Parts: sequence; structure tokens; C-alpha cells
Amino acid sequence: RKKRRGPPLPPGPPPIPIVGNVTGVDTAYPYKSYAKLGKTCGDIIYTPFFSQEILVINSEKVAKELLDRRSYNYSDRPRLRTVELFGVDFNFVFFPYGPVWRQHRRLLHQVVRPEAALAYRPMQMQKGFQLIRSILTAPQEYVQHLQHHSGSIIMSSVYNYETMPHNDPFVRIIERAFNFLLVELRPEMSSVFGAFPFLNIVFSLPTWIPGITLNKKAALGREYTKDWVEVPFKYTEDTIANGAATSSFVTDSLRKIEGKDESGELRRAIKQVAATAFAAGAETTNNTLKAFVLAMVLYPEVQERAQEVIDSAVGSDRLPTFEDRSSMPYVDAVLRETLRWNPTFPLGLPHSSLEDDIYDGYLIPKGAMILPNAWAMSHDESVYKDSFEFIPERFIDSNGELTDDTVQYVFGFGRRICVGRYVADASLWSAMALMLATFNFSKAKDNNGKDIEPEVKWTSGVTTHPEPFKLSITPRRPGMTVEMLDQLISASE
Ligand code: HEM
Repeated sequence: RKKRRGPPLPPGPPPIPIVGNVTGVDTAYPYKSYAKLGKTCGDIIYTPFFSQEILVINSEKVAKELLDRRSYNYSDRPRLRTVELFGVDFNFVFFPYGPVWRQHRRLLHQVVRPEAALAYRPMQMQKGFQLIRSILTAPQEYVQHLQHHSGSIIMSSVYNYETMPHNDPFVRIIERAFNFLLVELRPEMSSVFGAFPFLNIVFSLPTWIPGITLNKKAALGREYTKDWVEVPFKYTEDTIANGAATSSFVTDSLRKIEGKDESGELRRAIKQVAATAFAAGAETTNNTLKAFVLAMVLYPEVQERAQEVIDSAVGSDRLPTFEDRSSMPYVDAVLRETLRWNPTFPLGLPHSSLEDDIYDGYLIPKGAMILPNAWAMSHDESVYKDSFEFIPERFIDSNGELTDDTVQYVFGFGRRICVGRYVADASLWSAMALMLATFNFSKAKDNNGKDIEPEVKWTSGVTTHPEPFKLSITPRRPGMTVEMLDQLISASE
């Protein structure tokens, strides 16, 4: 602990004695340990790590108090050294608070704010139809189908590019960069920095990585991320040049700046924002849908109730559409419960304080990394009784209406709150409603016809999702063929 005059720092666990030996913190699921520590330390936990001071906020109330109400002081991000090292510094998720961040965020906000996001709905429905068609054709490949669904919504809205279901060349380029950044570099570091996933990228500590030279890795990383930013963008520019482009974030934004961008700065910003949207939007949506599928397998009574609600609102001649949404609050309750049950960013994304601040008699030091523990908020038993259980009913009030709790904290806080949350909401809702209308997700059976209990394991890291598990996906209508499904789809368009 740094010695300071003035108000005390918030309480926290004993300082870390040896790197890699973080006392009492579960390195795979640190957010659970912080939630537990919160029971003795309170809603704010202070824990320094080398020169980096870290604060974990365990309650929504405190997170709102600081990150929302005092957002002028808490909208910065910690400097993440490897972001630059690996060429990810195009991504405004990591930008410091300031005019360039504001410019990039605005560019995206214009096309994903609530009214503008409505324009994507027909496309989101089409992607949902494609998803259930693919699941019907090859149910055992549901993981790939979900991944394709989430990625293709972003590629379509951002680049006006239609991804191929398998081995799409652009998706391959982006995934290569992603896997490199998230997977390849993680394991070597996670044993050391597991307690704080974000420190993996704060401290690049080259000599810690055995058997590789960081410079080579960094050069490769930069090459991969350059392709990710450049290649899909060039595709859209070419389609504009050929007169073949229709509306998308890149097409519309480039048209707006025609003749007004002598320095090329705006073009570069558009290119970078496009790549950012994919990075931020595809994996998150996909993770949430994987959690939904797991919940449906583990909680058949929830699935049944949601299906009954859909059947009675929609009938049997067509599939649910956004027009049905308000008459099926239970489906929204399932969506909220999925977001709550295991938030895909369990520790949110880190904010950083610009100046010293005092809260509840404690000093919040300048430059501290602030982690809103969304998992702790979503497992606060005083708000969510039996929080480990999947109970959508908790979001339905006594009049059968949705409650006011929109679990917004899973999308973060303040000026940095997820800019894509309205797009995410519609992508999730349409996919969930269509899957519920069409399939039963249930436990796989062994050779004796007995249920196989799914092995439930949530991945560790900055984001979380359930690892693939065995399940059975069967059409709700016996003998459903692709032709029959296509008829239902046409009746719903
Ligand atoms: C289920 C889906 C999603 C979840 C749970 C989610 C969650 C989050 C969270 C927790 C943050 C950090 C907020 C903070 O710093 O307090 C964030 C930031 C962000 N999200 Fe999302 N997100 C989702 C989907 C999307 C989509 C679809 C897009 C794009 C279309 C998107 C774009 C972004 C961007 C650009 C940021 C950075 C904002 C900034 O730093 O100013 N997200 N998201």
C-alpha cells in the first residue's frame, strides 16, 4: 500500500506477497473471490498490484454513484501497454478519455443508437432465420452456427458483407487476429495474472513468456490486426467504387464525408471504428447465446413456459417477429435472466480515475483501475434470491409486466457504457425467440436412453461463456423438414 496522508484507502485483501501467488483469489474466476471478499471488506475493494492500484466495485449502487454520477472523473481507461504493442490501438474500447475517443464513439453511436438500430431489424430477423435453418440442418454444429450468427450480423451492418457459413475468408482473418490476441498469448500469462485478467495486457513482461521472443510475436500480432482493420474495409470501398454498395456503417459514413476529408483522418477513423465494432460486438453476443442454450437445457420448465407464451401469442402458422415482442414479456425475462445469470464481462471493462476522489470517506486514487464486478452485482442475494438459479420470473411483476430491472450493469457504466447495447438486445431477442419457437434444447441421452448431465464449465478470462457440452436439439414439430421451415419463414417475413 502506498503511504499517503488524508482519507484512508478502501479495505482490501492482504497485499500480494509473490507474483503468481495471489492469496485467496481464485485465478480462474476472480470475480467470485472479490464478491466473497466484499462480504468482509464492503462494496469497494482496494488491491494494489505492483504500481497499479486496483479497485473492485461489488455493488451496482456504488458503481452508479462513481462511474455514472461522477463520470467526468471515471471515463478514462487504464493504459494497456500490449494494446499498442500488438497493434490493437485502433480500437476505441481502449482509447483514453478525450476528443479522439469521443469522435470514434460518436461515429458508431450515430448508427447504433435506439432509433437508428431499428433499421437493422429486418437483417437481424434474416440472420435469425438463417440460424434456425442451420441448426435444423446440422444441430450438432450449433456452436459454429451461433458464432456465425453473431459475426454475420456485425459484418453485414458494418461492411455490408454477407459472410459464408463456413470458412469465410474475412472472418478467418479477424479470428486469426483474435485468437492470437486472446488465446495464444493468454495461457502463458494467465498463471501469473489470472487474478486480474486485465493485467495480462497491462504488463507485457516479455521475459516471462518461455520459448518465444516477444518482438516476433508482437510483429506477427501487428500484421494480423492490420489485416483485420484493412481487408474488410477495402472490400466495402471496392463495392462503393463498383457502384454495388448498399447501406452499411462504412458505406454510409464514407458517403457522408465525400469531398470533406482532405487529410484522410475521417476515413481512417471510420475504418478503425468498423473494426472496433466487430471486436466488441461479435463475441459478446455469441457468448450470451451460448449461455442461453445451456440455460434451456438445464431449466426445461423455463423453456416450456417460454414456448407456451410464444405459441399463444404467435400461433402455429408463422414464427415470432419483433411485432410480437411486447405481447411476450416472458421471453424478455428469459433474455434478461441470461444476461444476469453469468454476465459475459464478469468484471466489466476497466475504467480509470482521472483525479483523486473521495467516496464514503475513502480515497479513490488518481489513475486507479476500476473494475465494476458485474458478476457480484448479478449475484447479490438481497436483489436476486437464489441467484445461481435461472429464474426469469424474477423480472415479471405481479401484473405480469416486466419489472424496471433491465440488468443494464452487464453493459457497463457511465460515458463508457456499451454503445452497441440496443443492437445486441435485438440480435439476442430475435435469435432466442426463433430458437425457442422452433427447437427443444435438452440433455443428450446415453445408449440406455438415460440423460447425460451436461458438464458445465465457464471459460476464464476477460469474457466468459460455457464451454461446449453435449446436448440434444430436436425440432418441436415432429418431422420438420427444411422445406417446412422455409414455409414458416416466408409466412413470417
Ligand atoms: C451481449 C452483448 C454485449 C455485452 C454484454 C456488452 C458489454 C459491454 C461492456 C460491459 C462494455 C464496457 C462498458 C464500460 O466500460 O463500462 C462494453 C463496451 C463496448 N461495447 Fe459492448 N457489449 C455487447 C455487445 C456489443 C455490440 C453488439 C457492440 C457493437 C455493435 C458493442 C460495442 C461496444 C463498444 C464499442 C464498447 C466500448 C465503449 C467505450 O469504450 O466507449 N457491444 N460492452
